Amino acid sequence: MSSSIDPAALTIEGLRIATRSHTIVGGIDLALKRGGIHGLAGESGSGKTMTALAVLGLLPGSMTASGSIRLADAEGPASTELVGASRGVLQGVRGRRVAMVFQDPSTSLHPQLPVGRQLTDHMRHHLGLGKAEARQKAEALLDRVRVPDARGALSKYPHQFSGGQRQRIAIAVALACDPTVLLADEPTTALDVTVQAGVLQLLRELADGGDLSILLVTHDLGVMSAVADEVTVMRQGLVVESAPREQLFTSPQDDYTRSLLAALPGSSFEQTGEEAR
Ligand SMILES: Nc1ncnc2c1ncn2[C@@H]1O[C@H](COP(=O)(O)OP(=O)(O)OP(=O)(O)O)[C@@H](O)[C@H]1O
Repeated sequence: MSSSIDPAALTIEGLRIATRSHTIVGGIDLALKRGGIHGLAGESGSGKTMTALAVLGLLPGSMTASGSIRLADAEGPASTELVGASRGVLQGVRGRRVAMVFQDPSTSLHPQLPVGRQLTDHMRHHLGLGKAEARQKAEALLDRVRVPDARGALSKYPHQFSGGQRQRIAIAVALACDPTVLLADEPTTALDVTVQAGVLQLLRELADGGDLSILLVTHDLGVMSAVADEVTVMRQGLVVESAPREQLFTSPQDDYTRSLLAALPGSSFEQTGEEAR
């Protein structure tokens, strides 16, 4: 067996998520390449969010997962199996090796704590940094996500920022402990189009740094076309198509993918067959 480093930061194989009575995700495969952005697209209810939550072992209590989700070590060929992992293993992964940002940044930000504290608390608790070192790192992080006047921003509260800046701060909080994987669930859906573009550009820059791989969950294929390296399209809990972005946007193989593309403004794809009805 080769001991070379795994090209995938996260490998999902045969993931099945089910309640007692329903199959939510029916056995999907997905490989998130290191330093890449992998888009997970599909209509509402297709199982995108549950797939992301399964990575963190945060599915609703009524659901169980089976199959495999392997998180590669940052260095070396070893990996951690997350499906069926113990609480201890999952606690060591959540927020540290895999972080998540949501549509609404308020979900990850405490309204009554200054931004600096929210960043440094994480770093001091998880990374054991001293106060001054954590503050320095917090300022550098805010700079990295392009929050203006990073030093001044440390003492401000979330409500003192615009929606786009709040999402950048939520991304900074997610990155505080240097995760290798970021799960971004509709991170730009609540933002104005112009602000959206800036946040997407930021995700692209973070991935291009090479140490972070991003699973970008969104129903919006327009967002995918802007930043994803590869796109997996889900429908009713199954993968209908998975391809590099160029290929998916220029020669989609599946009717459902074609119908999603046809719905994009300025699209040259025509809806066909059952999808057009
Ligand atoms: N707590 C829950 N208990 C039972 N079923 C749920 C629960 N939460 C979600 N579901 C179901 O799981 C399925 C997949 O939901 P999921 O949120 O993953 O879809 P999605 O593709 O992310 O869509 P959306 O973009 O609307 O969030 C849906 O049919 C939904 O109704």
